[in-house]
Amino acid sequence: MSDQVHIVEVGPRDGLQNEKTPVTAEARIAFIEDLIKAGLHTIEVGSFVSPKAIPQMVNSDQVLRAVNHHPGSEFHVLVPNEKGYEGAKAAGAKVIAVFASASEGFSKANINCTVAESIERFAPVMERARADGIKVRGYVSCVLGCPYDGEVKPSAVVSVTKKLWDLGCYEVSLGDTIGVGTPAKARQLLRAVAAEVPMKNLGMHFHDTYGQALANLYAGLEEGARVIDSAAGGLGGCPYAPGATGNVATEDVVYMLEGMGIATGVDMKQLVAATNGIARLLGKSPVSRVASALNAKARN
Ligand SMILES: CC(C)(COP(=O)([O-])OP(=O)([O-])OC[C@H]1O[C@@H](n2cnc3c(N)ncnc32)[C@H](O)[C@@H]1OP(=O)([O-])[O-])[C@@H](O)C(=O)NCCC(=O)NCCSC(=O)C[C@@](C)(O)CC(=O)[O-]
Repeated sequence: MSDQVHIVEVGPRDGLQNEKTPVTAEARIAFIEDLIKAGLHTIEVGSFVSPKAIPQMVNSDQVLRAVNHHPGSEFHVLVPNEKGYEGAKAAGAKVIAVFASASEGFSKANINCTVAESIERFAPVMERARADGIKVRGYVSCVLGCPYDGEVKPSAVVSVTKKLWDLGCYEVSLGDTIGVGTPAKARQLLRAVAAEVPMKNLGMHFHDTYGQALANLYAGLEEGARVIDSAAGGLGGCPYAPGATGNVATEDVVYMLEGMGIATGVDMKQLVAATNGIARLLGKSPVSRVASALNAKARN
């Protein structure tokens, strides 16, 4: 395996949205600038959602405006409905992400509507984005299990992914929101979805709750998937996904890819510095194994 993999860094959004410690817009901007310095150029920086649902993302307009000038970088923001679209567009968004679920329980908890209603909500957003020249990425959550409904059938994931693709998403990221997947299941799922949506347009967004995320990614890479979502330091989680821990850590993904001969263009030293900066602010150690190993080495 020696071809290119595209990393979508989700730390400043998914990584911070569920943190108890308030993170100011200035601190989130500094974190993003550090990630850019490390060589990450596709970064999810915020969301235009209800501030009651996700208070941490309240300054996303300020954050997006501050970082948007960086040439050669692409910044994504989450948008659940037309109100969010208007906010994102006003702040200068060039790429937005709509987010659906493969399970009804999570859809209801997360965005207060059924899966079918969410697709209906996204249709006018997609239409407006197309007219405004704004690219739209899609997410499907709970692809390998749901905290409310339990098991999720691959056919449900295929159906929602296909709907987002048919609506015009350029890429759909498959979220193992609660990190329950194992490699065989991840592989089976990707095969099923790739029968309807090209593999090159599928992202792998795997949380690491059960320590399976890297193994699941490796299985996905073997199947031909080439887009990986990850968060610096292994930050992440969603208040509507109880018990779930963070995303797979970007450091761990970069270390694995480089070890496989896949160049990432990421400077590990700078990346660990970015992770250490945000970890200090949050008052906790990074869960990334690579960051922990390199920090321990630097201390000795
Ligand atoms: C979708 C809604 C808004 C529905 O929430 P709702 O209560 O049904 O919305 P509503 O239309 O009835 O409006 C209620 C209030 O929210 C306001 N409102 C309505 N829309 C917006 C908006 N866009 N921005 C700001 N405010 C908004 C609206 O103006 C109103 O304000 P009020 O009159 O009460 O003062 C809400 O449930 C919500 O914001 N949910 C977002 C939840 C979220 O962000 N979750 C985390 C991201 S998803 C995730 O992490 C998974 C992922 C993507 O990483 C992949 C994976 O791991 O699986």
